[in-house]
Amino acid sequence: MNSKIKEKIVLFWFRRDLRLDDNAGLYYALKSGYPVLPLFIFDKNILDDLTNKKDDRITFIYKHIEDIRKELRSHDADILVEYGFPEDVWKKLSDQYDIAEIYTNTDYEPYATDRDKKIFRIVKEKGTAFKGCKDQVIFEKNEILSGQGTPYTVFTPYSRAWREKSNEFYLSSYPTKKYIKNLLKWTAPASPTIKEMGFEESDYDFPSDHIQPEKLKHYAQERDFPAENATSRLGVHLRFGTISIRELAREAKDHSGVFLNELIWRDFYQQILWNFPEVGRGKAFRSAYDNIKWRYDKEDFKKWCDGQTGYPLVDAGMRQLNEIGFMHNRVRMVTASFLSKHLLIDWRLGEAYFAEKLLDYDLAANNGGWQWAAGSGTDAAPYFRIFNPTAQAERFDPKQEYIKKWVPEFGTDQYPEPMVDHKMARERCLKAYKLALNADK
Ligand SMILES: Cc1cc2nc3c(=O)[nH]c(=O)nc-3n(C[C@H](O)[C@H](O)[C@H](O)COP(=O)(O)OP(=O)(O)OC[C@H]3O[C@@H](n4cnc5c(N)ncnc54)[C@H](O)[C@@H]3O)c2cc1C
Repeated sequence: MNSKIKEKIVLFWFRRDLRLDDNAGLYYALKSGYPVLPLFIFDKNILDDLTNKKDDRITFIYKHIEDIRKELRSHDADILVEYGFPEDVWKKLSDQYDIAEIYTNTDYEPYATDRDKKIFRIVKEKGTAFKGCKDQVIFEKNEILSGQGTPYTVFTPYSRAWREKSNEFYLSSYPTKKYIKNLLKWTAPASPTIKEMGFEESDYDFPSDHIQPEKLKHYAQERDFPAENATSRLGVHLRFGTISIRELAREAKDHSGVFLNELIWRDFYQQILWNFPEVGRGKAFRSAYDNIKWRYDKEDFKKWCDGQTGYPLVDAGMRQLNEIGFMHNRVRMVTASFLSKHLLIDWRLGEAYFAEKLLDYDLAANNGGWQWAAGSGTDAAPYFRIFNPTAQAERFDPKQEYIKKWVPEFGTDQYPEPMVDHKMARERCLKAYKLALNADK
């Protein structure tokens, strides 16, 4: 038993919700009637899998926890930061403290749901309730169903239903800070440092956590042009919950229907992952696409990863990703299509590469985006949508500003020839996809 804390407490476990404002789980914890002890666990299951020890996401999380700590300290409260396997941490905490209830915000990824089930069983032995709140989406799980009571698998009708249902009840904020006085007054033991967890601190200049209404006004016209700085760059903040989706959705509703549509895509893929968790475990949404005979060509895959395909828009995108952990949405579509269709390489390899590199990596959106590009996903458009990377470049980077920024040697003899012929690649792809789909009939 911790000598300093003898009273019965409630724990609030921060995960993908690193903010004090408008935080649903924290709000309910603070209203529980018990003093609240906030907790964050640097999860060894996740950290041990990261091969890049300079991973910027660790610093991003670390900095936001330190910001939270600073604010909590101004209320004589603190945050407990643990480094370990969540099951071990929870066994220890259950022995150490007299915990009435645990509050969290629900995380819909398969790893997280399995983990939470285990923790639920561990703390139940001590009679402690484990509660999940909805915080990272506007609509979760089965909140939006078709007339037949089944999950939507096509975006357009889902988005229509989403817009109809998204009234003030769903979009209003939780006044979390109003109850901040209900935090446990204490001082936490020192947190592990980034170095102690085996990582290096990064000096990444993280994007801001808000978007100017002015930018939203031009979003619809400019968002498809990668040379423009026209998108929000809020992905990483939404991923780790350093901004509230409710606040952002209200802003989008007021200023840009097109931007709101993108946030609906985010909810859409989250509910796909929840209702069809096998997509997060490596299965094609349409199983026939698992019959495709992929080329597992290591050299070709490496050229794609390194941005050396000889197709400048593809190469610019991959180099942007490798250098800054971000890639513009239009270019994500083109590079993903190029890997899965022009190179006929298993989209799961590309998905894993993006997962390692993207600062805003999110399983639901990344898997949704990859399956969309590979043709195996929810979208009804079949395999014949094969982006022509040259035509895409002419249309969306007509002055080659984006290309020249990321591929400075473009136009010189240092730049490689196209690694595959577009026409040949297109025919090869159509043949392989047709074979796979016919095999399923
Ligand atoms: C192959 C592929 C992989 C992708 N991987 C991811 C990923 O790992 N994480 C991720 O957040 N998005 C992913 N996307 C979707 C989209 O490309 C990014 O959300 C967007 O580029 C992030 O930049 P932004 O924040 O400036 O976006 P904005 O255009 O400003 O959009 C605002 C927010 O809306 C959400 N959003 C926008 N488009 C989509 C979409 N198509 N699907 C789901 N949510 C969307 C994101 O949360 C984004 O931050 C992927 C798309 C493709 C085609």
